[in-house]
Parts: sequence; structure tokens; C-alpha cells
Amino acid sequence: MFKPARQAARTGAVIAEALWAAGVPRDALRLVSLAATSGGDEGAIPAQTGTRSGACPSFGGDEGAIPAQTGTRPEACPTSGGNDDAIPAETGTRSEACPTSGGNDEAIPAQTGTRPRDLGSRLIADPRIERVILTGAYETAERFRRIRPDLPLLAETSGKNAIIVTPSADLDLAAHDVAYSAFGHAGQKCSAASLVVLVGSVADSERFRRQLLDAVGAYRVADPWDESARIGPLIAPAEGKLLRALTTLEPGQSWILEPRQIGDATWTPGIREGVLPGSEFHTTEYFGPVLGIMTAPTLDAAIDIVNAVDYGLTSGLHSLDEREIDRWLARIEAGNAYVNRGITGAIVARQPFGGWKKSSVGPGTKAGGPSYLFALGSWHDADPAGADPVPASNFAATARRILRIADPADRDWIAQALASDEAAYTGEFGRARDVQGMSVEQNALRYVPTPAIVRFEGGREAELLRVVAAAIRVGAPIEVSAVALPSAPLRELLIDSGITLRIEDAARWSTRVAGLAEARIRVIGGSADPIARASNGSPRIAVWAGEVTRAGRIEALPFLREQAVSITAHRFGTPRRYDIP
Ligand SMILES: NC(=O)c1ccc[n+]([C@@H]2O[C@H](COP(=O)([O-])OP(=O)(O)OC[C@H]3O[C@@H](n4cnc5c(N)ncnc54)[C@H](O)[C@@H]3O)[C@@H](O)[C@H]2O)c1
Ligand SMILES: N[C@@H](CCC=O)C(=O)O
Repeated sequence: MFKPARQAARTGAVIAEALWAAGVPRDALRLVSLAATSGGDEGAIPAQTGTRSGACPSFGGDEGAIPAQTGTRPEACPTSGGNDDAIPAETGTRSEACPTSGGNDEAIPAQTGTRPRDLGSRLIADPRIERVILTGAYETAERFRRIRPDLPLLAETSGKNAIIVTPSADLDLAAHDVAYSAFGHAGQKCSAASLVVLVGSVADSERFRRQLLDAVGAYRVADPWDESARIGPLIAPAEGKLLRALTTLEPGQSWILEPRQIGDATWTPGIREGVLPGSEFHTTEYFGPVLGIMTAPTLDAAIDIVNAVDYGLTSGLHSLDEREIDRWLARIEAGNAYVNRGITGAIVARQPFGGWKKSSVGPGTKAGGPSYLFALGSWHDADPAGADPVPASNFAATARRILRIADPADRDWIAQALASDEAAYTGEFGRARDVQGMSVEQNALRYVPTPAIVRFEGGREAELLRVVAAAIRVGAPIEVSAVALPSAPLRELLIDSGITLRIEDAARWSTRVAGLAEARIRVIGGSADPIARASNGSPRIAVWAGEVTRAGRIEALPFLREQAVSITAHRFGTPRRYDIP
């Protein structure tokens, strides 16, 4: 008889899902090894070598930076959580190989006599640990930062994901995709749909409700080793908020499908309607087989409901109206945006994975995407290999002005940085790229300019100018905080570019940081420590404090959020393509 893998059985994953999930680490490792071994002379280098050894196209071909000697291997156990955490694990799979990722919390390794979780906490607290990658709840990221407020943390965290269904949707397909997205993996996927928002007439559509109940009713709930099972048990018996979500309704809500407990940790799916904006069910991640139905009069009102949640991991739209798709793509706040399909099952490279807002902690570069490895290294500035001096006439007006502002001694350096910014923009950041070019599904990775603060603590003014140039090139709305007044030409550039300048000494800066709810901060000439202290290690504050390099591929990252867009590009086999902006 076919036996599910040991890990799969421990997570409760049913066979079909376990088989699919088993391929994900393999794809991620293939992507990493491609990045580490490809040849050429574009410039980026695996972090662990610290030597300039050739190119790595999937690193983006960085002219202008070499990694600092960190000795950090992406696959090294304590910092990365072992191979299980090189990409987000499905359904809370515990890694036995690596104490930081949990292991079996009760087992005490003979050689240490320490419980894995205690050991994990001690590793996190140890300053010799340079970085930690976490796939887990936002609250766990908070816990890690309480243990060590200055911990460099790359965390893929919680989600409260919704699918919007408009009257122009194919309601049968929408019902099928909502059902699978909500109840696949028993809802224990960070990407799972927890809400469906029905727009206009869909709110009253008997057909949609019937199809949804039909689809969910077809899922057999059983042990994972039953080959016909479509929904398996939870990873552990439901307790706390999940138990509440499976058993208790809020005012105005009713079950259209009431969940039933049929085993220690096994529940049949639940669907509740009447979920109101601002209610607990609207905003709380439960991580289990329970779906809430909300309604909205218009698409914009539905998007408001979805964006009101603190998380922004996956999000879905079912609509066959191109204007609605455009509108949703322009407004939706989520790292993975899915149109006319389910919202789970991201494939490495095809739908690089990772969220916005509270769904991500740290640099936010997507797992399985072209920038993920950049965040695992530290970078030194370096001469772009074989680069000729760049004539000023090659640049557009703003870049020429930046060149003129630069001190003559720094002009070549700035020119190389501007050229690198341009190459990074045209090659990567400035367009939605579909690297796999499938005909039945469009999958584009795009970059959205995002607000950030540039904090200048000291050093060469050219470094501030260079970082500001990177932000301007990608169109990010930044502000600058400096300990001392920059030169008049730089101040004028900031004013003309609509960039607020604040002069703040260390005390004022710390006070402001303490009051920031969330921020992305690029520190120049200082360290991340004062920010960690002032914010008590808030996971909502992401800091880039590395050396300023000429590499546009690296320097633009604080100013951009990645979004993976995936759109079903056929209808019953007939191709139908969209312009993804
Ligand atoms: N965004 C993503 O890519 C993604 C992927 C999967 C899961 N998740 C999220 O993870 C949560 C569910 O998964 P989970 O139950 O594994 O999450 P969790 O946060 O409970 O645990 C994550 C890991 O951290 C470990 N851990 C917790 N406290 C620790 C400590 N003090 N020291 C050392 N290790 C510690 C756990 O043992 C576990 O391995 C959900 O919130 C889900 O959305 C996110
Ligand atoms: N990458 C997975 C989610 C990982 C979290 O559980 C997906 O896209 O469904």
C-alpha cells in the first residue's frame, strides 16, 4: 500500500497534498543551486565565499557590490532552520534537523539535555547567530524579538486571506476555488482562504451558496493514510482561537455548514455567514478549516474590507471583467495576488511567495523569487567588473542633476551607481516579468514602490545622495532624516523631488522611532541597534543598515515591495490574456 511520508503523516497532510508539497523544497533548492553555480560575468556572488567568483544571473547580476564575509550559508541549520525552512513549510511542518525551527518540542536531545524550544530560544539570544529565518505566526516573530530585540529576522508570517467574488465571475469556478483554497490542508496553510467577500448580487446568489456547499461536501474528511481523504486532521487538537472559530458564532453570524469534531484533531469544514467588518472573524487568523462569508455592495467596498486586515499574504479575485481585474490589481494589498484561480499552492519561481504588512518581517524579499538570496548576505561596495566610465549624457535629467551635485571626488562612483540603478530598473524592477511564459496562466512578478525613511547618521554625503538616487529611480515616496544639515544642492534636490527632510539628533530620532507603527528604514553610517532599542524590536520595522554600494539591484530593495500576480489565462481552454501593469 502507498505510505505517506513520515513528515506528511505528522502534519496530517493527505496524500495528494503531501506529494505536491514534497516537490516544493526540491524546486527551491534547485533555484538556489542555479543561483550559486551559473556562470557569466554579471557580478553577484554566493554569500558564503565572499570572493568575486563569477556571475549569478538569478541574483540579478549586480555590478557594484560584493558580499561581506559572513560565512552564513543559506542552508546552515541554526540560521535558516535547515532545508525545511529554506522555503515556507506547509502546515506548520516541524523540522527535526534544526532546533530553531522547533523540532519535537517535548523530546530532549541526549547530547544536550536541553529541550529544543529552550535551545532554540538560547540560539536566538546568542549574538553569534547572524540571522534567523522563521516561517510561523506573527506572534512567534514577536516572541523571537522579545528574546532579542536586535535579531536580524527574515520571517514569513500569518495571513488572513480573502477571495472576492463579483457578479461578473464564473460562479461555479469561483465556488470550486474558494472551497479548495479554504479547506485544502484542512485550512492549515498560511495562504488559505479564510474569508470570501461576495459583491452585489452574488451576496444573494443561491447558486453560489449551493455550489460552494456542493464542492465542500465532496471533500472526504479522513486520516491521511486513507487515499480518498481530501481533508485530514489538524496538526494538533484545536484550542484557543481556533477552537473558538470552530464552535462559537459572533452576533449576527450563522452557520451555513457547521463544523463537527469527528476525531481528536479532526474537524469537518465550517462555513459561517454574516461576518461583519471589524468583527473578530474578519481580522483574526485561525489557521484551520473554517471560512467566513462577508458581503459588499461594490468591488471597491470589498477591497476596503480585505485591505482593512493587518495581514497581506495571499488574496484572490474571481471576475471576468477586465476593468475589475485592473481595479483590484491597482488596490489590493497582498504579496501574492491570484485572479480566477485558487489562492494556495505557490510554485517556486512561478509565484514567488511572501506577504506584505504583518505577513512578513524583515526585508520582505520573496521565497522562491529572484531577490531572496540578497537578504541572506551582507554586501560590500565593489568596482563594477569591466565597467567603463559612464558619460553624463547617458543619463536622464534627474540623474544628471544628481551627478552635478556630487563632490567631484565622488562623481565616477555616483555615475557607476546611477548606471547600475538604470540597469536594475530596466532589467528587473521597472516591469512585471513573467519568467515562465505559460500560455494557460500568466505569472508576473512586479515591484511596487513603497514608503521608506532614509536615516543618515554620518559618513560621505555621496552615500546619502546615492541612496536617495536609488529611491528616486524606482519612484518610492521616501523621507530623509539626518543628524546634520546636508549641503544646499542636496537639500534643493530633496525639495524638488517632494522628499521631506528632518534634522534629528539621536534622541529625537529614537523618540520618533518609538512612535512608528511600521516603517522601512535604510540607515547610512550607523547601525540598526538604536532602532531596535527604540522600537523594542518591533517586527513591523524593517531596517537595512549595510554598507552603501553602487549596486542598484541591492540598493533599491528597501524601496520596493514585491507582488506575485497569477491569472488564469484561458476560459474553458480558450486563451485570454491580460496586460499586467
Ligand atoms: N507566510 C508564510 O510563508 C507561512 C507559511 C507557513 C505558516 N505560516 C504561519 O505559521 C503559523 C502556523 O505555523 P506554526 O504552527 O508552525 O507556527 P508557529 O509560529 O507556532 O511556529 C513556527 C516555528 O517556530 C518554532 N518556535 C516557536 N517558538 C519558539 C521559540 N521560543 N524558540 C524556538 N522556536 C520556536 C516552532 O516550534 C515552529 O517550528 C500560521 O500563523 C501561518 O500563517 C506562514
Ligand atoms: N507556499 C504555500 C504556503 C505556505 C504556507 O503554509 C502556498 O502557496 O500555498
